[in-house]
Amino acid sequence: MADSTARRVVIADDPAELARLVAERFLVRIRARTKDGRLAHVALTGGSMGAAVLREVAERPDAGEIDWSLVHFWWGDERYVPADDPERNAGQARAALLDRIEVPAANIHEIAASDSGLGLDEAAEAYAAELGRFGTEEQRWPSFAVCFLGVGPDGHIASLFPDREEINETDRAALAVRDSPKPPPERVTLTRPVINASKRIWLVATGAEKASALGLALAGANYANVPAAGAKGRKRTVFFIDEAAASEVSPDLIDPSY
Ligand SMILES: O=C(O)[C@H](O)[C@@H](O)[C@H](O)[C@H](O)COP(=O)(O)O
Repeated sequence: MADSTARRVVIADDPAELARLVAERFLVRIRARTKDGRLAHVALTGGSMGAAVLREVAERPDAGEIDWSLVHFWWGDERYVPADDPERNAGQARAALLDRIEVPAANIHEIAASDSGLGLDEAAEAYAAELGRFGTEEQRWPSFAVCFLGVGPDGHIASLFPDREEINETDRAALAVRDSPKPPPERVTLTRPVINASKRIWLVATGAEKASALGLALAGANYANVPAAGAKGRKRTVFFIDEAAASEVSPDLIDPSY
């Protein structure tokens, strides 16, 4: 019996096809989770593929069949910039999907912007407290039904970058990030314990510039050096990638049946 928590690698021809594939599976997953009235907590990701998937979800007719009042939206990370800055992951997600579905405002848990009145550390602390509202004594954050993650060319996920201290945090749920190698420099990120409490982690990455990081992550690199290597959902961890990003992934890791 295969290890059900094993990583799976699913390949699509190109970014557009990948976004369609992931959007379809996301709606199947959310429908399965909410059809009996259960809540679904979802962590969204920034980056080009994060928004591309959400746009595809919004375009699908079956998106209208979901009871979005049962779905809570969070972010794996956010840029600490003004709320109306085009760089904000939340703004991109609202334009791509959240403003196009019937989801209650209270179900959208944004990370504070730089013009919110909260400093960067306070923004991280406030997000951790909000996560705690939906956690338990034992786990001070929800277990995401699906945690979306992009992957950087250096193997970063969320705003957890290689060879930096944030990747080793195991107590706090969210951290302030300064001098981010990827602009903008100030961010708030979830930590590994929160990400890996997810039932499903879906990493979505395209392009040749990601091939090396993905090859290393899937070949068992150390997560401190390649953060994507440390993503491990409780039920599933799926790397949804396109052909260009798969060029350094060992063929025997690719799941033909998925
Ligand atoms: O806020 C961010 O920048 C993201 O959360 C970051 O982790 C992103 O997902 C990756 O850098 C991949 O971005 P692309 O898909 O645009 O390459």
